[in-house]
Amino acid sequence: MSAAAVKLDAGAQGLQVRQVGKVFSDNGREVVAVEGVSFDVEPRQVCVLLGPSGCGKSTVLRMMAGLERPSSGSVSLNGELVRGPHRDRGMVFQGYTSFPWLKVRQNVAYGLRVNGDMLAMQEGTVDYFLDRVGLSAFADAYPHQLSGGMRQRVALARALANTPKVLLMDEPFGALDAETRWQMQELLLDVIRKERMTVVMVTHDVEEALLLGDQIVFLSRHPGRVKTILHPPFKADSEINTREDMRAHPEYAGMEKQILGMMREEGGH
Ligand SMILES: Nc1ncnc2c1ncn2[C@@H]1O[C@H](COP(=O)(O)OP(=O)(O)OP(=O)(O)O)[C@@H](O)[C@H]1O
Repeated sequence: MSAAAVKLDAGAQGLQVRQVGKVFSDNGREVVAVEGVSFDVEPRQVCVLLGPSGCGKSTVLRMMAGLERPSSGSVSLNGELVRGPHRDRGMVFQGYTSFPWLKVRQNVAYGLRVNGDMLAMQEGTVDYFLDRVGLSAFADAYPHQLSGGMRQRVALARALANTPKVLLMDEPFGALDAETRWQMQELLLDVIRKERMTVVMVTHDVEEALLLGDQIVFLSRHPGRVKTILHPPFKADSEINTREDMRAHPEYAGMEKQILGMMREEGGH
């Protein structure tokens, strides 16, 4: 195993979300986006935030990232209060966030340069993660020469190269077509299993949640509260590597039905 892989695994930490609430002020009107949300993310676990549109998934993730302050309650990383953004919590967003004037390799190295890592370590780390996301052959390409899925792989490699203690992803595949989205989900499944990272991910795609999550926190809406917490068995099952494998599993149909039923109750589907 390479040094980079050891670092992600050993550095993985858990998050504690305690009675978190968020009230936004919208033109003088108070909007209670989320209320009394509590859950734990264990180290090396993938936690998916799922629920209907507008239920507060992104708001909860942004508070975990330190990009929003909770109005009540707290978010902690290994028991230490989250007070703002930090490289311990790497973030991947929906849009293609590469720098168009930098080559793929330089895009992946960008965070390392900002954080002042040494050149030698930079190169090994960048190559390692380019390989992980299958982009070694495109290291010297520019983002505009890549497909949408490949650009999102650059964003993933960049977040990983910073060896975060937790990887936070907000609808990372939301802008991709269905086929590329599935390829990316299977690639991410492979990467998170090998690297054994802690991941929190927002999605409204039920199959994505079931394939990738060790834990699914389902939020109800207006305001967002934890409706239920599920523990799908698929990510931990090394026999399951594709969507077809998951669909053939005896527990899949029942779990999907349960979640779609909750989506319907919440008026999301
Ligand atoms: N900066 C803001 N100012 C005012 N209201 C906000 C702000 N950010 C979010 N909200 C409101 O908070 C609620 C939750 O929004 P949020 O984006 O977290 O939901 P979501 O579940 O991620 O939605 P989607 O799945 O559609 O992306 C919504 O009612 C939204 O309008």
